[in-house]
Amino acid sequence: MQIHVENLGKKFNRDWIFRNLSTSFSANQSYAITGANGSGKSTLLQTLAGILPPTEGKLTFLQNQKTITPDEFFRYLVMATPYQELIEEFTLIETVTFHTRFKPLRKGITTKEFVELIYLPKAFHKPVKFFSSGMKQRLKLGLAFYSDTPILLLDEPTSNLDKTGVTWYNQQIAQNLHNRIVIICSNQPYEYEFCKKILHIEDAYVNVR
Ligand SMILES: Nc1ncnc2c1ncn2[C@@H]1O[C@H](COP(=O)(O)OP(=O)(O)OP(=O)(O)O)[C@@H](O)[C@H]1O
Repeated sequence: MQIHVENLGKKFNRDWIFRNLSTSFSANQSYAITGANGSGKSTLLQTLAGILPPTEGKLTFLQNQKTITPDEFFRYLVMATPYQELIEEFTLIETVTFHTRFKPLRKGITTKEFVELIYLPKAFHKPVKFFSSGMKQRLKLGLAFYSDTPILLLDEPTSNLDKTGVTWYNQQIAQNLHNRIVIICSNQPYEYEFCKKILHIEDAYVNVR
């Protein structure tokens, strides 16, 4: 899997959020998008995901040298972000069943094993509306880690997690990088220290290093 970006730019109203970004994202590589609050990290992530249309430039998705059309691209990625809502009326098991109709879990992982991996076996039949914010975050991250997709996109992955949750995040991410493009928006180095490439946004310029 590859994502190619040519002269990508996004503006809201008259303000350019980022501009002139040309780079590539490849499987088995992890990338961090960094920058101050409001610098455009989430906007860039959502543009790369095909959720926000770019204002200028070109985004190409390739799987085994074949181009994937933009309306098919969502099938190849999974995202966990603070602005993504869970369905509050669903129980944990209903949430997992619903999610996996569209994005199955990786081969060999049962629903029962999945809820153990996210440390929520006691909440199997609990409605999500009664989950704490940390429980919701573990559920979102778990669905992202264990869905069988070649692209994993995370925004502020440890928000709402306590110290144990952060340790859990670091263990889980290390086990779920293989064969994937992983892109993480963050201002917390402990969330992305394993990333070999950094895209730092400042004044609408993206410095790739
Ligand atoms: N839909 C929108 N319409 C207009 N402006 C927007 C929209 N979404 C975001 N912005 C603006 O774009 C800029 C970048 O926002 P973005 O959320 O991408 O930043 P961020 O780096 O992810 O911030 P944070 O670290 O606080 O999460 C901000 O000035 C924000 O107000």
